[in-house]
Amino acid sequence: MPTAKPQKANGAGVQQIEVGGPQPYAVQVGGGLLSQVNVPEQQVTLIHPEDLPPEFVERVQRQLGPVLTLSVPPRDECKTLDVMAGLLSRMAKAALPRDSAVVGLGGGAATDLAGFVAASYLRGVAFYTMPTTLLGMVDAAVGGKTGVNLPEGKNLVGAFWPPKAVWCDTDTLATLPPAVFREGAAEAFKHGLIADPSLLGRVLDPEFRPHGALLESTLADAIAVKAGVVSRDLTERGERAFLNFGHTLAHALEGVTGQATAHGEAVGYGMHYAARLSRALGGTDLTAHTLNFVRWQQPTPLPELTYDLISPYMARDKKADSDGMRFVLLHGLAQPYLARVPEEILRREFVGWWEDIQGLGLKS
Ligand SMILES: NC(=O)c1ccc[n+]([C@@H]2O[C@H](COP(=O)([O-])OP(=O)(O)OC[C@H]3O[C@@H](n4cnc5c(N)ncnc54)[C@H](O)[C@@H]3O)[C@@H](O)[C@H]2O)c1
Ligand SMILES: O=C(O)C(=O)C[C@@H](O)[C@H](O)[C@H](O)COP(=O)(O)O
Ligand SMILES: [Zn+2]
Repeated sequence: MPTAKPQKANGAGVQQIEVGGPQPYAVQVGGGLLSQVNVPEQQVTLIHPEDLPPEFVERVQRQLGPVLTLSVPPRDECKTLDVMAGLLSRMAKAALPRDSAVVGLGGGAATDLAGFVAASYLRGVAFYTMPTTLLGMVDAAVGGKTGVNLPEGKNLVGAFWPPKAVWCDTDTLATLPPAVFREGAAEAFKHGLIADPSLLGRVLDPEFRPHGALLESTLADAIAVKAGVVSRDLTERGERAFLNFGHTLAHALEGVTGQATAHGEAVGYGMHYAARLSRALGGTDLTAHTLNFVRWQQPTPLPELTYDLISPYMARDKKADSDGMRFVLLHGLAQPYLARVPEEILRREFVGWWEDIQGLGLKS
């Protein structure tokens, strides 16, 4: 799969990755960026999670001037239609016009919600993202998939609504709990498996950490994978589906646990299932890579699960069509494809996956 390589934008160590497509924009990666952000719109709604370190919010407020600042519950608690309705009412009461903008500041949950608010308010206003988690930087804040969850499953309502610019201030990663940083590593590792195998070792390297020697170059290369894919296929008519590697089981795990499983941990678990399915269908055996990732990530252990409990959630995956479920699999490293998998293989590999995960002896 071809990837776009980032370019250095300036001498201050800020890297810039260009995203193409119908509305091109840039992703900037570097330290101190929250103190440099700027948007042309006069009126702005700033949406952030309530548990975000307040200095990030203050930095953006100082930069943008008076803004309508709206805080939302942490993690996926904010990705509901109820929370969204509350935000839209606040914006309508403030009579924000169509030429205003919405800024999403925080992790992927907050930027997914903010983007869907931007896509919906007055049928669409400008949107900007300022991700403050690893996952947000390498994945969620780029590419314009926005949305919220339903009780029936993950991201079941949403819109493609790309941001006009993305600022990844790498200084913000310093306050991230290490476990949340490792959640985000799952999506960077995924980019390694589907497109850029050079990422696999780098993502697990001890220098890939806040302020680490490998942080910014690895971030930029992981973002470049996503930028390349969404530049060519914004609305998932084709290759964008490959970004969903590991997600059929991941979203089912999140759904069946009522969103108690963090997305990045669910993706770690889900990639191992997808690697097992890939091997079962004749692909190169990549399960040592994926199991090693889960061991490294040390996710929260899962509750007792069975295939019958999980499969209704997998059936609601957005890659399913009228002929049934489809999975992103790998012929080998950087060779993703979309396939239907016979039910008996799904069931058998689920049992093997569960045994592999139990064998790790994860501690809660
Ligand atoms: N739109 C997309 O393409 C896309 C891609 C991947 C994931 N997602 C979505 O992203 C969400 C997961 O995002 P996430 O992993 O960023 O988790 P998250 O948004 O749930 O954030 C995790 C926690 O960290 C806090 N936090 C954020 N930045 C912080 C910082 N710098 N310091 C301290 N705490 C901080 C958050 O407030 C939250 O409580 C899921 O809802 C997932 O579905 C979307
Ligand atoms: O950007 C994409 O496309 C992705 O699939 C990236 C995923 O990491 C992300 O979790 C996305 O939100 C999943 O999308 P969905 O369409 O399966 O809900
Ligand atoms: Zn994801």
